[in-house]
Amino acid sequence: MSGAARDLTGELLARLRAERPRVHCITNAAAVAYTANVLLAAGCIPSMTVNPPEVPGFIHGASALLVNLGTLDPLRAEAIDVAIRIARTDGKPWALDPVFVERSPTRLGLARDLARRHPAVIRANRAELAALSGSDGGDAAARLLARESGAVVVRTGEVDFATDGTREVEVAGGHPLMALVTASGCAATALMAGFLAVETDRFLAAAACLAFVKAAAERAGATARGPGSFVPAYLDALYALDPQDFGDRIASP
Ligand SMILES: Nc1ncnc2c1ncn2[C@@H]1O[C@H](COP(=O)(O)OP(=O)(O)O)[C@@H](O)[C@H]1O
Ligand SMILES: Cc1ncsc1CCOP(=O)(O)O
Ligand SMILES: [Mg+2]
Repeated sequence: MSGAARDLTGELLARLRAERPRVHCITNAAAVAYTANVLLAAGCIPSMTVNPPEVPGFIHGASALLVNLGTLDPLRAEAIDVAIRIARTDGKPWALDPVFVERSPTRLGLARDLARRHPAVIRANRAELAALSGSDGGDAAARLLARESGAVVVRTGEVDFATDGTREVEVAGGHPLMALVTASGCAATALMAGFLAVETDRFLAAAACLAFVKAAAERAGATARGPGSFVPAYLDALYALDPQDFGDRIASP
């Protein structure tokens, strides 16, 4: 499994760099520029418009959509509704990042509604997954949410976990400095939307993206002196990594 998945990570990365999918991101104010830079470094094209009347045009020409709830406001809430409607009509994959749902009942309610609108992937940290699933956020909860929503559910952390309700992978490695850079998770979910644009098997797309992010973070962490120098090193690693650098980091749990 791990060897095949590693080969696929390289293949999907090559596809990403060749096809340069545009990922339309409706994301939070803290994440906009970093997310755009991560997408560009990896080989995608970002667009970040949240003005509702412009959103349909941006989605029509895009390859995938990111919906991130980090700084929800009325404008973004409307943009998200419009964007998901158009993405579903156009048959484009979209990824949900339910940032801080554990801190706001309003946001949790919205995230649960959105989870029923067929996201291809839901990517969350453990606290967010726990809130969304009303449980401890463990593997069983991820599996159940994947079966209920039809999404691939990804829980990130020191070790990442992904499941489509049947298949499961763990991805280890990366670097703890990831957790000290705001929008690390937001940008990873955006990148996952990019992988969804080049691979129809959403589980394999998610697993490949996790392996790529862990490998790039590990390389960046080897030279970084703290969060400040980690960021440019991480962008450089996303830009420069080759398939032989991935290692066997994808494993069955
Ligand atoms: N302790 C850690 N060691 C290695 N990688 C980590 C660690 N914590 C988080 N990451 C990585 O940082 C990214 C963001 O994950 P996480 O912190 O769980 O999400 P969020 O930023 O949304 O809270 C993921 O790619 C994850 O693998
Ligand atoms: C700090 C902050 N506040 C609202 S959204 C946000 C960014 C969260 O980024 P991430 O979930 O990737 O850590
Ligand atoms: Mg997050």
